[in-house]
Amino acid sequence: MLELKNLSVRFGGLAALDGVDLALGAGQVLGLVGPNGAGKTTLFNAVSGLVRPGAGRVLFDGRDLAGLAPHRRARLGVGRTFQIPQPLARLTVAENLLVAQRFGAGRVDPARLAEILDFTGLAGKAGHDAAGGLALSELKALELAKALATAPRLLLLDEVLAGLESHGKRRFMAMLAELPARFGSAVLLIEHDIETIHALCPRVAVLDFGRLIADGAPADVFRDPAVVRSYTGTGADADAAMAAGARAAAARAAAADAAAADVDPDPGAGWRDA
Ligand SMILES: Nc1ncnc2c1ncn2[C@@H]1O[C@H](COP(=O)(O)OP(=O)(O)OP(=O)(O)O)[C@@H](O)[C@H]1O
Repeated sequence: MLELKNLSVRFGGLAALDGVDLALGAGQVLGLVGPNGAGKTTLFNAVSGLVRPGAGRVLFDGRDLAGLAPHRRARLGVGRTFQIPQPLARLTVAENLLVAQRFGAGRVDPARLAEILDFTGLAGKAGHDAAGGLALSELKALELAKALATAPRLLLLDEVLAGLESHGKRRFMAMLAELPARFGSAVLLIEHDIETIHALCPRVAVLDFGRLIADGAPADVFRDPAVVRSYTGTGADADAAMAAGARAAAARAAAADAAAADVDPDPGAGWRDA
């Protein structure tokens, strides 16, 4: 379904992605990990059309996505979330989903929206709560719900668990475990927490300085000396280094929570590209 061939993205002199080859089949779940700055979000941006690769190709169902705007990719079935939730803050939860559905699926399907609200635990909030007033766990659920509303066949989830307390995290993990079968979507999951990767992903790929350095079963990949070195610089303790990455992700999520009351009422990012 998704094939990245020699994908490269540069920002000036920095190779954010450097010759990445990666493939994901329909309905499969793949974890994407790597130290801060390794290129994970850039890979999502290249697949969803927010950055233009300098070289290489993104194929979706065999079709080269080069030059296609984000909304065209969404219509083909590429959905995504953002690390920092980006709701339309003055609209209600239900209105946010309507906009997302029109954007991604091109038509409104109330039954599917009701199912998504139920699945993400937002049904009680749908009609009356402005999205800008939601708590972090609800904003994260809304971010996922918006992505599901676009009817994705491939869902790119960027640190959706970061910053959640343990109960919220368990609920979210149960949702993610059920999601591929229930919504028929393949999932590419950026996640710093190694336990989450073990629990949700039969396969994990590792980026380091923009290069893909490992791809396989988590138990094998996290023992791979190249992966351990990329996290620690020494070969010492990859788990501790990943935990540091998870803490950084949680700090970003907390900052997003603090900013939630002050969300741009019309952030537009990812929604407005011609
Ligand atoms: N728009 C941009 N302009 C310049 N440099 C960028 C831009 N976006 C990302 N970068 C740089 O590209 C590299 C990869 O960034 P990216 O956000 O993809 O990493 P990441 O693996 O998602 O990191 P994190 O785990 O911290 O989210 C970093 O060095 C980052 O500073």
